[in-house]
Amino acid sequence: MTLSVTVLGATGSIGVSTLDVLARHPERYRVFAITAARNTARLIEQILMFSPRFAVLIDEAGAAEVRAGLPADHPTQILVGEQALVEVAEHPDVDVVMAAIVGAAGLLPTLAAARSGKRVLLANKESLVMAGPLFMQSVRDGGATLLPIDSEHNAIFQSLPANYAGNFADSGVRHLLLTASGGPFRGWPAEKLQAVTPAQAVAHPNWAMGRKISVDSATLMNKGLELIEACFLFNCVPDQVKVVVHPQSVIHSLVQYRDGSVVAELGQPDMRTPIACGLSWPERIEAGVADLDLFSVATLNFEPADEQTFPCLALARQAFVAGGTMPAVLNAANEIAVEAFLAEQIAFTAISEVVAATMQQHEPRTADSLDAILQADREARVIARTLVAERSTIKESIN
Ligand SMILES: NC(=O)C1=CN([C@@H]2O[C@H](COP(=O)(O)OP(=O)(O)OC[C@H]3O[C@@H](n4cnc5c(N)ncnc54)[C@H](OP(=O)(O)O)[C@@H]3O)[C@@H](O)[C@H]2O)C=CC1
Ligand SMILES: CC(=O)[C@@H](O)[C@H](O)COP(=O)(O)O
Ligand SMILES: [Mn+2]
Repeated sequence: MTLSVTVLGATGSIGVSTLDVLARHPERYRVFAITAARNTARLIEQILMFSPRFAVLIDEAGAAEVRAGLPADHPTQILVGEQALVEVAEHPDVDVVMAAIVGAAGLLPTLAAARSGKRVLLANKESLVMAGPLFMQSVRDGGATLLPIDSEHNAIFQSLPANYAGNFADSGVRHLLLTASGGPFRGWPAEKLQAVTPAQAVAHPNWAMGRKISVDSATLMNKGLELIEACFLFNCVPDQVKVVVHPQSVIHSLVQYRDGSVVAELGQPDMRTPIACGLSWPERIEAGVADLDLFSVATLNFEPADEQTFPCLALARQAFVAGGTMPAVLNAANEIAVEAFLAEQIAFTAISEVVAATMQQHEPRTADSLDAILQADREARVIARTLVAERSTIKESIN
């Protein structure tokens, strides 16, 4: 049977890798819909290559560019807007949804895919951080199959027993070992971080990724978001997730069992592996990834995370413990701060300051509805923007 796949965020790093894997298996998968925000040139190429039934843009200007770039009789229908993203995620003809929009913008369509019982390939960790309990309940209510694509969580998924039912004790699991590369500034002293540039921050040592997640890796917020992601996915608490800095990113994460066994997944730092795993699980398909050569890897190193120099990891832990709307606030403040850093409005070190100060101004509320979560997200963005303005390194010109 050919499975029908929607790729949310098709023009991004994960989206492109997903289409690469899908193109290797035309007999198994057909592309139903692809979506983009700004990269109309890449979307046009993808439409011409895959002829999906739908392509979705976030605004009319983008849609007009794409229509103009296609032959007049091209069969792909171009749709626009947030509701269209939801429609292609929950469409009855869709079997699989790759959730690879970056940030909070991914929440609604990813939730729609969960509620409508799809095989949900979750790369968009921010949606789970924002709405963890609601999202996991939607997966259960909708009868969806949730497969983690984030490399660490995919590794943990592969290292847990196949019948893992959300209880460490029943499966003999002692704790999870979540690996972190340490990012481009691993080992740097705090004073040196003040002046780092966006170009330095997005230069991840091992993985080629989008700009936002690359900055998150550099601040260790990525590991913080992943800690929360692991707690929701595997039904555990932060004390049961130990972060281990492993600069080579060859071990993608591990599970420590009570009998002393440690089960891990290793591989090349290439997202086509977890993507192929999610697409075909429990089968295994070709992903275009070279075999791991342990002789050329030769050495694997491990060290603790430097949570003093990189406070975002501890902030994420605090957000999970505070619960309710606090993880959504952490995420929203981080998105605003990272955007401001990438626009060279604030220093790298101001990212954690903005997140911490936004969290301090928020009294967590219950996050039992989408409205409550979206309201907290909006409030946090307002606070974070004010904090960004206070820290702005862009000086008014003096005449
Ligand atoms: N890259 C990686 O290796 C990994 C990524 N992830 C997660 O996967 C997700 C995607 O990451 P990545 O592929 O690196 O990100 P990219 O920035 O490369 O791609 C993001 C995608 O989302 C689209 N997009 C951006 N803003 C909006 C919006 N407001 N509405 C709709 N679509 C939008 C972009 O469109 P356009 O390009 O057209 O503007 C693009 O297709 C993130 O949540 C990230 O944390 C997790 C693990 C690894
Ligand atoms: C590929 C992937 O899953 C990223 O989230 C990666 O883990 C980032 O690396 P670090 O956050 O460990 O630097
Ligand atoms: Mn990851």
